[in-house]
Amino acid sequence: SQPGAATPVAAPMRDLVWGKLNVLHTTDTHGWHGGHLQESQYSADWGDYVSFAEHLRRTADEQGVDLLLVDTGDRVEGNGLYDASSPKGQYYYDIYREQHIDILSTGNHELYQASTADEEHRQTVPNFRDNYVASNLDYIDPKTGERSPMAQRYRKFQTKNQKLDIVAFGFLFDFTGNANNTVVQPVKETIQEEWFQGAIREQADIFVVVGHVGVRMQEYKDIFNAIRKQNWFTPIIFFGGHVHVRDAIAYDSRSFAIASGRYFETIGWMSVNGDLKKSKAPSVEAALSFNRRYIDNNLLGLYYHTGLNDSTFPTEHGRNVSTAIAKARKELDLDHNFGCAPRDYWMTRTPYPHDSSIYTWLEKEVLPEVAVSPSRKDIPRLVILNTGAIRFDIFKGAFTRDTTYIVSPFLSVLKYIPDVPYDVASKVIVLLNNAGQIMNVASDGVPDARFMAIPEQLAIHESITYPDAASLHSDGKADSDGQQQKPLGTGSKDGGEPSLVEGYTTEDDIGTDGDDAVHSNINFYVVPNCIQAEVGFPASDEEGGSSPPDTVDLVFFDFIQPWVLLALKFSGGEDYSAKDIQQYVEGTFTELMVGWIKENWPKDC
Ligand SMILES: Nc1ccn([C@@H]2O[C@H](COP(=O)(O)O)[C@@H](O)[C@H]2O)c(=O)n1
Repeated sequence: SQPGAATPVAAPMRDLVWGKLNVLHTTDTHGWHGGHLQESQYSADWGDYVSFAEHLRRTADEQGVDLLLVDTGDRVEGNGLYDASSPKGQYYYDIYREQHIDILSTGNHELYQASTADEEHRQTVPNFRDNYVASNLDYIDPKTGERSPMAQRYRKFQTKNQKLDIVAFGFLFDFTGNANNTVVQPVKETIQEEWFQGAIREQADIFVVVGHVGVRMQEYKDIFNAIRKQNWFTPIIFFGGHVHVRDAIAYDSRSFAIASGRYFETIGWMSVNGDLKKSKAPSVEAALSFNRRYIDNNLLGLYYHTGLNDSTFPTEHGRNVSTAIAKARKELDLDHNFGCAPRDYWMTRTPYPHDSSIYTWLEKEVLPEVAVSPSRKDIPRLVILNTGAIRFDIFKGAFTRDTTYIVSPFLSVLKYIPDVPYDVASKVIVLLNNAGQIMNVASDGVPDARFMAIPEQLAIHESITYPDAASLHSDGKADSDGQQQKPLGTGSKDGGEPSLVEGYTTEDDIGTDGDDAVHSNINFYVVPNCIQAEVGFPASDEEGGSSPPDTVDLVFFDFIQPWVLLALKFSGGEDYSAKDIQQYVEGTFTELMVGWIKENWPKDC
């Protein structure tokens, strides 16, 4: 782990179940390769993962079984280690490549900005030349304009120990928000292609599908059906991402899919047992068993699974990678403190609105002061932020350069439409938050309205709350010890058994025993797609009432422009179009937010 990272804490553990084929899975790491320095439960880093994989590979060799590593994209955007350099990713590419990964694919975050896609093509694809798979993604060369596959369409190889024939695919969901130097082919079209139809007819002991696709999304069901139609008995395993949750599902008795969370909090584990080698199998229908484990990225857990300790666990290679990360973090000055958060601010651990909701803080404190255009400062405005623009909680204590990108990594700017009649503008937020029921977004070519919210809500549609969840005290105030996780053994509920550490308590289709560490529950409150701040409105009169202005400036994050224009159509503003939209203030929202923190939070914690 990194210097200064929270000391890992122990928890009761569940073992890894080994099979003939075993797979470690990372997804949606979003630049968190230095680990979670403020959270004891997830503070191991990419170097520790390199050591972990080295030990497990040795175990696999000793047992004569196989271990593969896979990664399903969204490796960038979301942490200072990637975002704080100029150009972005100056250190990340060389750190990431140090892990040996057998099959990897692209996420949507590698494609939002043309420059990110260029670097993916220029660096990560060649760094993993034989292993990178791009089944439905093309890249357009900026010099020649030539369009070609981002990487090989599929990968066929044999495993090291059992010589299992693997046919592997690498997909991205039907993403439409990519910059114009890539082309994402809809999955339904890809599976009709001649090359795909040929690939699923290859001799395979097992098909492995890695993809930046939620395991319950239609795209994966379509791929499963296409492979299964051609291969009645061959096992098919899927590794999914994008939705930021831990999840597992079996599409039938000879297939299995897992999703392994987000932000390098989780290392997914899947094992397949049974007679996998077709030529050796007495019957192609012989029973298979699948196991999954969601490994917390916690050094103590990694020691536990390898039977090692702090002196025997780090390998030379792993240690070197941790050192390279520490050097990069230092050069990027990621610990530089911009101000001290007076309390924790949660995204989903508290309801919105709430004093400790990050969205309430933005609505009441930040947006009113940063959404100010020098030339229009006297004009009342409605300022709309999509909740998905915020990516992580703020913990009490130092808000650093690293925290800046952890909370707000995107290059989003505030746009506006001037002088919109109030009765039209005020309906927009209602429509954005109830879009599914009111606006037929898909038919207007506007993406699914759920993309405005945080990715977790693609999977979680209703709040999940527990009577014993401990993120809030009974007086409604957030815990104020500055850490999300409370160390095991530091306290007990009633002076008896030590309290469990708060963390994932996953329930998937297989059951409730997926997490490697036993945790206490954390609440998850569903948040709206968007929140709105009313800024510069006339002050209330003595009776507490005031009449709204006739017109307002409608200010919003550029990311939600397509939905805002559609909502305006439905609320009587059908004449508005992209031509009416201008930038409202200079600078990205991230810069504006940090400016606010520097001004408003004390320097000394
Ligand atoms: N400029 C942007 C880009 C993305 N978002 C939000 O992120 C979501 C996608 O996140 P994944 O990690 O699942 O790819 C997207 O749906 C938006 O909510 C944003 O707000 N601004």
